Amino acid sequence: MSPSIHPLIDNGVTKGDPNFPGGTLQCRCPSNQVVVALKSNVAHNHACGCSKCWKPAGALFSIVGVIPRDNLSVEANASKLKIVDPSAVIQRHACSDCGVHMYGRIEQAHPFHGLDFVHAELSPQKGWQEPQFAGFVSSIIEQGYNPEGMDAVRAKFQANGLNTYDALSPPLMDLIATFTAKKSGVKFANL
Ligand SMILES: N[C@@H](CCC(=O)N[C@@H](CS)C(=O)NCC(=O)O)C(=O)O
Ligand SMILES: [Zn+2]
Ligand SMILES: [Zn+2]
Repeated sequence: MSPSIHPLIDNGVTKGDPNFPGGTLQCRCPSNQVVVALKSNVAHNHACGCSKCWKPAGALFSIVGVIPRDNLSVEANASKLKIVDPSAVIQRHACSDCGVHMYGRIEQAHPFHGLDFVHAELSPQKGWQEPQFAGFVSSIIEQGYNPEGMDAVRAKFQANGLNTYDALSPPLMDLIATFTAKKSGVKFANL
């Protein structure tokens, strides 16, 4: 049997609408939901296998994308939000009743500062950017996934057109390294 990665991967990836204008995210509480409004589509949407990103019950991976923080606002029940791990780089704001992560924000100097991390599957609207790649794939082993099953996990992503990485995709790793180089005053050599 093929491993259950995430419903948005297992059932075949549906392409998003490139002109999608954004929408709302809702937590999973039966009433008094936390509501977050997003004024644009997400970017760099991807599957993340790390232990910190929120995933729906039974899923091995989270699906997470980014949006400029100015495009995100909490519209209802903000008082229910709590930061999961205040010492983490990404401050994940979760509903204290249902546990869903509504957004993650970086407050320190960081290559992704200014971008919030969100889970578009919490939205009733359709058309969000589809997952583009899988990151932190090997991290699922740390959460108890049998290492012998890793070939099947990577094969399933590949079969759905998603490349797999054990950190982030090459363009995002280059962005992080560029930030680090500039911060330390490195001068790039001419090609
Ligand atoms: N192997 C670790 C990887 C954790 C990790 O580095 N996660 C990445 C992807 S979300 C990250 O940028 N974390 C920063 C943070 O969680 O604040 C785990 O699974 O916990
Ligand atoms: Zn909730
Ligand atoms: Zn993650």
